[in-house]
Amino acid sequence: MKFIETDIPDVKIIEPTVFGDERGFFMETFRLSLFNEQCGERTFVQDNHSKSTQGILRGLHYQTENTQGKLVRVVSGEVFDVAVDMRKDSPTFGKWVGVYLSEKNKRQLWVPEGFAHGFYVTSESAEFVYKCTDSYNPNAEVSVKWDDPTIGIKWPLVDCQLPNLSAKDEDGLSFEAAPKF
Ligand SMILES: Cc1cn([C@H]2C[C@H](O)[C@@H](COP(=O)(O)OP(=O)(O)O[C@H]3O[C@@H](C)C(=O)[C@@H](O)[C@H]3O)O2)c(=O)[nH]c1=O
Repeated sequence: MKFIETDIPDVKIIEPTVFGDERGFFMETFRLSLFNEQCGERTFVQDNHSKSTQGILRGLHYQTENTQGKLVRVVSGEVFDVAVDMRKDSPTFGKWVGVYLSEKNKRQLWVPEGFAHGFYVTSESAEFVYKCTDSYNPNAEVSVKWDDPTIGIKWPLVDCQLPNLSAKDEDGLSFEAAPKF
């Protein structure tokens, strides 16, 4: 299992060692001791799984209470996954990183507490699986607009089509208006 730096030091790509054989493959997807050593001590309390079709964009989400760190991966298809630093005292405040996560590359992304997170589905469909360090709290949820110009995320939009969003994400806040950590 390899931990790879991104342009935002607290956000890490995790690449598993994949053991292929005539039956298929085996890989470790999470090992607490390695995770704690590389990303800092955490306890994960909730696992989530969603499925989306091509062109769906979920995000950019975070919670102001029960703030969640998220360890995310794709088990079917491909997404472009993004983390935005919402920590006002951070040297990378307002910066974003985007990484393709797919069934094929088997990469994971560690998105720590204090980041907004979202993803865009580039394959026909994608199943997205993630572990969270705190529980869902709908009363503390924030959605930041996916195309906020201050953040300026370069989404790899399929056929230049606008993404499909939930009603909540259509009404997302601007980066400026969104609460910070
Ligand atoms: C996130 C979540 C949703 N739900 C319910 C609420 C709602 O009825 C339904 C769908 O919820 P949402 O529309 O918020 O799902 P979704 O847009 O997939 O929300 C997720 O987006 C990605 C980008 C994240 O980073 C996650 O933390 C989470 O915010 O599932 C839970 O019961 N528990 C949860 O932890």
